[in-house]
Amino acid sequence: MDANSDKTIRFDSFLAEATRYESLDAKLLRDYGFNFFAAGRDTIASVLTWFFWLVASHPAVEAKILEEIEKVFGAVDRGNYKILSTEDVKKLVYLHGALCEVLRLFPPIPMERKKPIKADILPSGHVVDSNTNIVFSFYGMGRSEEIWGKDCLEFKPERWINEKGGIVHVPSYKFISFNAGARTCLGKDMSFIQIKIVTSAILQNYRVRIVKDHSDEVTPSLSIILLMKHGLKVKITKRQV
Ligand code: HEM
Repeated sequence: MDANSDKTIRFDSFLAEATRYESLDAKLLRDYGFNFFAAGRDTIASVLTWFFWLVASHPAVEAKILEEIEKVFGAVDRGNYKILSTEDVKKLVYLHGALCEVLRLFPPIPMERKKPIKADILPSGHVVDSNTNIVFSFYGMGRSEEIWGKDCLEFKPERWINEKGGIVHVPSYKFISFNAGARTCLGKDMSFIQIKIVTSAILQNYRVRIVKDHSDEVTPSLSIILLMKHGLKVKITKRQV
């Protein structure tokens, strides 16, 4: 971040400022800091990896993303590299839809475990007590026909766009990739902005293609974060026109 700009807050200034509050000790601040880095690094890496895999294997989607960028911001001047701003990327509705599809089909945190602090009855009628582990799968929910319909396994950014060309509002209890309720992700809006800035910059200037024969190897790793087991092998070339 730019230390001279009054529009940005440096992370170290944030920590210095925060220490002025008596209740925040150094250990708590360290844990806050670690939490932000841990929460926002591999999750974003996961989305970017699956995004480029899905977009490269759906050329029609890639064409529509580029068409939208050009429609909103005019023809790309490839000699004059431009990074879109936070406000700019809010105008990219189709790209937003594509990202929601990536997050639905490949949620970076594929499953969660929760434990009630006391006995309760879930809305489903299940009785739980403080020894019950409740495991739920965001991955499974994102691919559930009951929730998303017959085309649940298709990568279809259009499902997020309404007839007026705006974003369809989907409640977070349905689009669960950032969790919902009290423990919802604090970095949700920031993630969309960050990913849109990065993907639009790369797509405008580079063509990303999957290395031949690598497609068969693309599979998720069995881990806390849904990374690609063998990584994503791509060939990157500069877009000419
Ligand atoms: C696409 C990227 C991301 C996804 C899919 C994601 C997903 C999630 C999920 C599922 C949770 C809930 C965990 C739980 O139930 O305990 C969570 C929590 C959280 N996330 Fe994210 N996250 C993303 C990016 C980020 C970023 C960039 C930040 C901040 C830099 C961030 C900060 C947090 C924090 C602080 C929490 C804890 C909230 C709380 O427990 O009160 N996340 N995230």
